Amino acid sequence: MTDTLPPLLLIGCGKMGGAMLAGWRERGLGETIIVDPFATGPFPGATLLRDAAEIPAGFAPAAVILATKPQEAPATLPIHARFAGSAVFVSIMAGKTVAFMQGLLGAGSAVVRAMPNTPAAVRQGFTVAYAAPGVSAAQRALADTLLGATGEIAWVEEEGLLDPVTAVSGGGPAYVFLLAELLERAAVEQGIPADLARRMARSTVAGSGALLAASTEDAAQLRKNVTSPKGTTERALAVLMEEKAWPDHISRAIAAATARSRELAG
Ligand SMILES: NC(=O)C1=CN([C@@H]2O[C@H](COP(=O)(O)OP(=O)(O)OC[C@H]3O[C@@H](n4cnc5c(N)ncnc54)[C@H](O)[C@@H]3O)[C@@H](O)[C@H]2O)C=CC1
Ligand SMILES: O=C(O)[C@@H]1CCC=N1
Repeated sequence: MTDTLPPLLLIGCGKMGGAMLAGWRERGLGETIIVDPFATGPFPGATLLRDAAEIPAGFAPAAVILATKPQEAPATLPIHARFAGSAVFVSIMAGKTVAFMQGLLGAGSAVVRAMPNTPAAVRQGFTVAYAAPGVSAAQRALADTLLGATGEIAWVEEEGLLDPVTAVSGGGPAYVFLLAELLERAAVEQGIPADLARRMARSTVAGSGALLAASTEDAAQLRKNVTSPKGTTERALAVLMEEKAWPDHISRAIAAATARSRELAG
């Protein structure tokens, strides 16, 4: 897409908001205003305001992207209700439901609830989105362009799926980074020098991700491809794949994060 994006209003420009903004810049920013009291920038091509009260009177965003922490929603959303007549609100806030946001923005306001992840920063994100009734086809197409600017996007028709999605793909990069941390630590425990341990752990996780991305084989088959019968990997997997080890831990971790997303709803 080469057309310039329509006017955008980004509320909160931290890690996720900033990553999305970078993706939009590649698509060609139109008039873009950021409201963030603390962000440092610079944000080329966009205007950073410290307070929503400074938004120029004539500014008419086609989309308002809500990218503050969920806990900031009650303080940050109501002032933007005036855009509800024409703008689509695209929220990436964990847990916050459409009903909760419409309670602050006005009943019937056009809301898309989405969950991206931080690989968005390198345009390899994965976003799942839900469009509430009342979002027009053109507004959904705009949301698709904005959310798809940082990687893959999938749309779901059931809002409740956003809670487990938040647990799996929203938080997923953290679990992968934890794996890199733990591999590095275990390498050092086995006597590998710290700088080599760090390089090995990072490269192994990154390279495995790249292989997975490039392959059409199931993850399970890629795992089997590493595992020689009676070899070394088999010994490690016997520890990790014990029912009370990773299978149980990952299930419980995802269930805990899903429950937390539901708690953040209201
Ligand atoms: N970090 C992640 O991996 C993901 C985060 N999210 C969601 O994205 C949202 C933002 O998360 P992060 O970017 O990680 O947090 P962050 O802390 O990096 O960014 C939040 C930004 O909001 C700004 N802010 C605080 N009060 C504000 C106000 N009153 N008005 C406008 N801006 C204000 C902060 O200055 C900060 O720049 C959260 O709701 C989170 O649930 C969604 C997917 C993944
Ligand atoms: O931890 C969180 O609440 C957010 C949502 C998914 C990733 N970070």
